Amino acid sequence: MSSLFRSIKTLKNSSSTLLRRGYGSEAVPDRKVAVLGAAGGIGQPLALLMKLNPLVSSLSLYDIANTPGVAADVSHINTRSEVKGYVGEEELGKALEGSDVVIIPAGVPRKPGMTRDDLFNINAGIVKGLCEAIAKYCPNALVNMISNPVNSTVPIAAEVFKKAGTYDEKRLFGVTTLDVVRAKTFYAGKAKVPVAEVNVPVVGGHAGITILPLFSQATPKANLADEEIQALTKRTQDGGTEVVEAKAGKGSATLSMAYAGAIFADACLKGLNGVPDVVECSFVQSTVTELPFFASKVRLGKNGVEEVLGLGPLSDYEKEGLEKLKPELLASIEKGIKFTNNVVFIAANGTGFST
Ligand SMILES: NC(=O)C1=CN([C@@H]2O[C@H](COP(=O)(O)OP(=O)(O)OC[C@H]3O[C@@H](n4cnc5c(N)ncnc54)[C@H](O)[C@@H]3O)[C@@H](O)[C@H]2O)C=CC1
Ligand SMILES: O=C([O-])CC(=O)C(=O)O
Repeated sequence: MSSLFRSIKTLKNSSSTLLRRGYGSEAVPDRKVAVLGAAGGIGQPLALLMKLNPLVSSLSLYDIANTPGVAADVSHINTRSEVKGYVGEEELGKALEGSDVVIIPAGVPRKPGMTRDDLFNINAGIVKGLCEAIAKYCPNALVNMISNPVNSTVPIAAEVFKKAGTYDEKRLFGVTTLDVVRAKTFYAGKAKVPVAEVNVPVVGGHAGITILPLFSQATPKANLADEEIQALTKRTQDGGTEVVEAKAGKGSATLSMAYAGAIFADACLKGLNGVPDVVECSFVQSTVTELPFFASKVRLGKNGVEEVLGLGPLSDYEKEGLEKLKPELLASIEKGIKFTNNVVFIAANGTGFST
């Protein structure tokens, strides 16, 4: 209970810090945030955390089922935003209209033994449909893609927006914040440094070896042995699988993901509001490597991505990891692009044809 009171106190303190910085309720602009998949394992705690965010004035909760209950529940919390729930495709337009930030945790999660790519067949179609609606109803929103496989769903979104004529690479983000959250936690534990002070960039993508934490750049500095760095890297890469196995068939990370999603959405809102020097890692359109999309540090501003930051100096181990991840990441990106541009219909007799 006392930790709950501490959290509420922290929230109140952060609100008063905002006031001191001139982002108090009078100065804070109205911002609408929509969560698509809001009744799910991630969606519900994410809705709660966004309701606690003083930068949000309107919180729109959309799902194909169960959103009225989630919205009624969250709406009783005495914080700034007005909450509305929308259910079913016919209400998607209203849910999206006027949104500044759209967060997408819609789709199926993994079960033990599955890779994130095994989710492609179901989630690709879900994400495509939702992005078509975003292009129609809120083409200027910043899109925070959580649905897996992120390495493919972000390229799918980009292609949908290109087809609709609304694509702006500055406004599309794959949410890789959970990889950073994990890298920070695991590093702090091993290096015996206060976790709140830790910074670790995580680059590449969001699946297995495509997740590349740069522990050589971690701060505060610690003298960890090569084997310790390798073990930390592997644990960060397998963090999602660790949770999937522990949940034993009941889904994947939801609570830590909601926390990570809330941190990233908050950074997007701060950027939109003109707060300087907001930097987070994200999977975005990129020229940092030869791959068209890549996760790295990104400076956020009034239009979304203000600057994609370079990788900085890498250790030999990280350089090797970077080269190893490229073929897998490229294949996942191309799979997403092909899906959007060449939809394959499977007939009842199992034969396929494409458009
Ligand atoms: N980027 C990341 O770091 C992470 C991504 N994920 C991914 O997030 C996704 C969601 O995970 P969970 O919340 O655990 O799953 P869940 O199954 O608990 O919730 C998904 C929700 O999406 C809804 N949904 C399905 N189709 C929809 C549509 N067309 N429009 C709107 N909503 C729709 C479902 O009704 C459900 O409420 C999964 O794909 C999972 O792999 C999970 C953890 C971390
Ligand atoms: O592992 C999964 O399937 C969910 C996920 O992306 C994560 O927890 O990083």
